[in-house]
Amino acid sequence: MCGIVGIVSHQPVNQELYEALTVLQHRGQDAAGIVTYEGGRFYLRKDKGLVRDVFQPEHMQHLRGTMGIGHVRYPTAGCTSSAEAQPFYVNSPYGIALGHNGNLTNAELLKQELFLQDQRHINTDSDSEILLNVFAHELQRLGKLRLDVSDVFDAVAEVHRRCRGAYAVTAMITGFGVLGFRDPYGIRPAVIGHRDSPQGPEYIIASESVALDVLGFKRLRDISPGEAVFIEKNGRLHSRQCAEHALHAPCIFEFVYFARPDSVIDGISVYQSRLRMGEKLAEKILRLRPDHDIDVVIPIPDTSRTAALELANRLGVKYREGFIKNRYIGRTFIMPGQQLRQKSVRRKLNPIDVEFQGKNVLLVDDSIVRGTTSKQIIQMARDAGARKVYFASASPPVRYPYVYGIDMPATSELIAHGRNEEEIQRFLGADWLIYQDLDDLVEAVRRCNPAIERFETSCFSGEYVTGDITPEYLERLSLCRRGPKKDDPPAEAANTDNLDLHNSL
Ligand SMILES: O=P(O)(O)OC[C@H]1O[C@H](OP(=O)(O)OP(=O)(O)O)[C@H](O)[C@@H]1O
Ligand SMILES: NC(=O)CC[C@H](N)C(=O)O
Ligand SMILES: [Mg+2]
Repeated sequence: MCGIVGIVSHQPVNQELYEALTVLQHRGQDAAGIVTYEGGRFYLRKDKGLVRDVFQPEHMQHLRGTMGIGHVRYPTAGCTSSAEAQPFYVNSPYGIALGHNGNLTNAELLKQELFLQDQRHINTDSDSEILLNVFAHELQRLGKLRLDVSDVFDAVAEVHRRCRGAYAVTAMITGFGVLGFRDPYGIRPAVIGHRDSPQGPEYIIASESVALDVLGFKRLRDISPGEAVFIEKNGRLHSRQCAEHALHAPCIFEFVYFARPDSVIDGISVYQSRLRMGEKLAEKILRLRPDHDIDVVIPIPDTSRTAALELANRLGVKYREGFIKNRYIGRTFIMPGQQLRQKSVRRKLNPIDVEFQGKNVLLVDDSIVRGTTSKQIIQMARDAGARKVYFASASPPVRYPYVYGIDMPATSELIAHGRNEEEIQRFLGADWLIYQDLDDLVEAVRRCNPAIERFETSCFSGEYVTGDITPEYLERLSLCRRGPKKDDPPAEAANTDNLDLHNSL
């Protein structure tokens, strides 16, 4: 997952973009970037690393202007090199910068079309560079020296026609304004916020509403599936539905794991949806074992805390913080490379023995994907003296690859693929393993906004909402994501291959 933001203000935006990216950091830890605009020029700083490492005071000073966009990256295509950090830039037409959250499922075909028909060169393996070039080509085709807003919306309509998969986007056109749009299924989130200033209205577009909260913007609404919004640099807001057929099906994994609990996505409080996941899971436990012998409920920090708390309340069992998380280590699931993920779990979580000794503990996590966390944690609980170790997952078994912006492309990596629950329980070494049912998960999330009739649930159900995912595509994806490309290139190479707009400093 990645995080995107765009701001049009009457004051310099560099600091606010930086702050927005720090509260979106949980969506991508591999690279970060900001592009601002002033006086006919873009100013760019992007590199591998966390937001706090990428932007030093001297970079911030050079990010001039009152409008800009930013991005934090978790790669799902290409590699982790700084050349694929975002925003991407093209000089023609007009000068456009773009940040993308999601994953295009017809990237190979588009790349060929761009080369053979549109005569555009793509210099990286990133699907986001492809998306930017499709948009740029569609604007260029209009052949206009001066754009108006309807031209921008026409180009987005063509993007919808050509691109498949998931995309939430912020883009900026030199001298003109900031654009935001979502794919016709609204798989990835994007919200728009507003703020008054003495010089007139100011706007923000961001992946999650938490970015609005910290910067003092009021949430106007989510961008609708297929819709585009454009904010001119003087603060005028325009919007248009650009997709012929839009069907809202937001990704349910945002609510399970990705988003921050204090965000509201598509009218649904992530926090409340997680409380309900805990409630539903407790009901299932009570149904299956009314006379259970659980002494204590312990969350696997951080994400499962909210669900575990409500689960314990419903069971009437004590909730205890049995694992302490090292706050200086990031999220392990979105780290690149299984070896790194494996090592990080033990370094990140340390048990408090007294909460385990002689007790039947129920460990709760939001999800079990590769099993990296759960297998080690169960052993840690035993080593800490637990009598029995039960394990509950607030979401169902992850059995199918994900193609819309989460890096789990190979079925062979998924612990639940080809295993039934008993086999998974044995593999993980738990005394009892309880998974949430998919209907209960959907119900838990949907209750806050019943107008949403469908969710993107492919990793649990195998049903891909875009309808274009074939077994051959999945096979190719798994092969190319499993190769050595996935891991970092040598450090020297990583800094020499950036042919993009030159960093301003
Ligand atoms: O089965 P796995 O492959 O281990 O993946 C699932 C785990 O990874 C995530 O935690 P992560 O450490 O990324 O983030 P968190 O601190 O937000 O929980 C998630 O919350 C699960 O704990
Ligand atoms: N997780 C994402 O949203 C990734 C965006 C894009 N596909 C990339 O790899 O950079
Ligand atoms: Mg976790």
